[in-house]
Amino acid sequence: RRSWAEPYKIKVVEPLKMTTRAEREQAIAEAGYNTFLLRSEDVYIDLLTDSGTSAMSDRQWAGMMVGDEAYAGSKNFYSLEEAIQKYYGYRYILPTHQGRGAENILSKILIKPGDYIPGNMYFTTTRLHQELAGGTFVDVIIDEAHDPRSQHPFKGNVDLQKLTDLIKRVGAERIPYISVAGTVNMAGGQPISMANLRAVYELAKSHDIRIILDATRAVENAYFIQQREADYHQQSIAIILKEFCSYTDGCTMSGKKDALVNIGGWLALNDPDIYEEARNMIVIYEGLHTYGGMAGRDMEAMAIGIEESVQDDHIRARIGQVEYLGQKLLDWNIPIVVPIGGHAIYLDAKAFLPHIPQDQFPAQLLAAELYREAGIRAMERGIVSAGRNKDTGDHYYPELELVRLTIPRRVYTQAHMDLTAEAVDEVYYNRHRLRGLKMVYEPKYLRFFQARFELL
Ligand SMILES: CC1=C(O)/C(=C\N=C(/C)C(=O)O)C(COP(=O)(O)O)=CN1
Repeated sequence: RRSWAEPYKIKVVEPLKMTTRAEREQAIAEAGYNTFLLRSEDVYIDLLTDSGTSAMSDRQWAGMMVGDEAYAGSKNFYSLEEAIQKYYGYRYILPTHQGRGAENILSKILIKPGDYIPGNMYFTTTRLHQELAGGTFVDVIIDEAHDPRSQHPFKGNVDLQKLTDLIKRVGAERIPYISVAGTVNMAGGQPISMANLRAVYELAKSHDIRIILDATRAVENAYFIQQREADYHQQSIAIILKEFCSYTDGCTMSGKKDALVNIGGWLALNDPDIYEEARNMIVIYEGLHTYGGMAGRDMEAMAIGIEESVQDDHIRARIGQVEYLGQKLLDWNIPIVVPIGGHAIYLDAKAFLPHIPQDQFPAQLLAAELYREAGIRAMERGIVSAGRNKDTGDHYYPELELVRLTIPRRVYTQAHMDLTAEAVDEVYYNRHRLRGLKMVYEPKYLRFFQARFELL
């Protein structure tokens, strides 16, 4: 089988500073063993996040030059609106500065105190905005999603029985919408199948409940549907994406992922009344309804990025690179979440460091160690990210204690992936020497972004 290669060539590069182990040991200690607090210039391979870290194409950069920076009615808004309507299929489009902007407005409009929002596993900012609006997130994802070794091809699926039980328990009128993500970030970038989403849609409609999609990585989800769902093997990514969105009433979107831009997002809706209210909220929190916290040039770059993101060759190469890294680690028996996800490889820190108890933050330690070893920046996706239960005040203790190696789009080469695999293997070989951390500073919200730790 011929090996694959990217459907693009490199035109611009960013030279990277190479660091020594001594420099990295000092940097990670100063950063309180929190990779979020490292300086980017001290990072060699930045796998912290795929959010806002993609490389734009020459056409997107060209689009930046035709930014219409009019305060109202920018022509770039209309090209963005057209791209979203064409590829995602929603009627009303509201630009926001990024995903959180859309989550904030949607939660404020749809959620009343005491409401319940069922969803396929939590996401940090999504759940926080739901809670800040007085809602309670209820996880209705299938059990397999919480098992890093389960090979279920669609771990993002909703457990229809869990959803039905919640509707019976609290009543449909206490459920403002079902929050469906595709793919599911915290489960390991795992997709929901078209069949399951269609079933959720039919169940929701039978109770007159809305579904709102978190479309942040819906193009990656479409790829897994094409690869793993028999009915879709011959369908293009663009066709699959549009059908996928048709089973939802709207979406929040972080354009910083699939849509290949460094900033941007949107709230899309089909209901004119909700749109009316959201359009009014946009001017309070994001700016005018025709720019939503973005410059005109950003909207143009995102409109072009949407078009590029749904090309079959692009998404095949993008996910192919993640699969390349994941398969190397699997071949070396290093514990990672399977099946390999769409945007990242997730190291299973519980299996990697069984001698470190969860309340000594094994994933946090493993991410810090990977940086120390090779200047690779990863992200903790375990007990620190899970935060505290708003009722009990105790940590959430998630089944999944993971370190996310998140692959930016069109940025790194296969050589960077090879080096990453070798560095992980090195840390794995010496894992028994590692010990836990204690948290010495804990912020009130989304603590993982700014918490500080010390070695025990
Ligand atoms: C599934 C999902 C996300 O992954 C997400 C942000 N994710 C980040 C920053 C990440 O590193 O995964 C957000 C928030 O988007 P924002 O980072 O505000 O543009 C919403 N949904």
